[in-house]
Amino acid sequence: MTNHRLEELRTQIDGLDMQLLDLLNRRAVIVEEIGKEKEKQGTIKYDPVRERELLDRVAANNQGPFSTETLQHLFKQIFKISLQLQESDNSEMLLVSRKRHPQDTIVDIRGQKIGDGNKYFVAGPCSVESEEQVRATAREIKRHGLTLLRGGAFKPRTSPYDFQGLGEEGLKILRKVADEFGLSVISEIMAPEDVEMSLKYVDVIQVGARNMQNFNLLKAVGRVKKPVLLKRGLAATIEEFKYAAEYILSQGNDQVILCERGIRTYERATRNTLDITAVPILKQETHLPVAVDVTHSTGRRDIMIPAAKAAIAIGADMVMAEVHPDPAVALSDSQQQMDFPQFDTFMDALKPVVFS
Ligand SMILES: O=C(O)C(=O)C[C@]1(C(=O)O)C=C[C@@H](O)C=C1
Repeated sequence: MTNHRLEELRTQIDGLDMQLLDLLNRRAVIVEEIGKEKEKQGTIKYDPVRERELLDRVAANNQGPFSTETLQHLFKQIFKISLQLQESDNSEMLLVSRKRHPQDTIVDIRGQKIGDGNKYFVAGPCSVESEEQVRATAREIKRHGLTLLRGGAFKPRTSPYDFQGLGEEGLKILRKVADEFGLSVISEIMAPEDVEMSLKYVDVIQVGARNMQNFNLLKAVGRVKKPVLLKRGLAATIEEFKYAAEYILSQGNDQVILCERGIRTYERATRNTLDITAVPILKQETHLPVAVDVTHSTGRRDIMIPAAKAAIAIGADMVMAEVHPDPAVALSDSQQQMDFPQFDTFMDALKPVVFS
């Protein structure tokens, strides 16, 4: 084949490619229209019967030289990307989406503005065990210039025989001690019927990992005017995590902090696997502040400092860690909470990173 002939044929291909490109995009515009129509009608986007009809039509009209199987494979790819187009349009419409709400949402916890570009720390015991225990911890938190005190009063434990928390009594202790030191209280609520009761004690309602898809609880915390710290489920994808937050926002409450706390993988060197890249993905795709729980994700005191530094470096707004006056006798998670000297080392290592 002469070079001239080759160029001539390639020119023909170039023209056809541009027509294909144009046809594919014109098809995509119609697909988007169909997607919006289905949205209005509340019908499911995926329509296998329609796809079968189209594939049969490809078979009936194919004159080669491509085989029918090859062309059907190609068309299946087109259906797949068409569906993705319809779905991504859908996700951009979510209330949590940055596409819909480009500015950062700032969650105001008694004047502490999470998401304003500064870094915040939340610390405290895994479980509230006594007033003395909470007071000793609160004193340490205050000494480090922090303002956010966490503590579990309702404990979602794997075993029903493990310590289940002090319940409302625990919340009372947290409030009393927090007021003595001018701190704010973050505590988990597990049942929708406890949300109302918790309002007089807590400044932030935590929805725990095991309840990330407790939709009634999500709706209940969405109906109140209280910031919510929503933890990622043990095996939740980022998409499922965003939809869980959407439940809260859809009820009117946009004061939501997303908390990455590690996901379950095959790796056993850490308690869970800290999905550090979830932080920038959540920051890009949503407008909500993002926290990282370095205690539950790692389950290891010896790597808490680098994990917290990584969280801050990658863009987290907040770091959460557990501290206990005497972890060895803690009623829950005794292996992973820091004692006070360890907490000093932790804060001393992080202050220069955060406040420089
Ligand atoms: O016809 C539809 O209902 C569409 O949504 C379009 C389309 C396509 O690309 O042809 C896309 C996805 C469906 O599963 C079926 C067909």
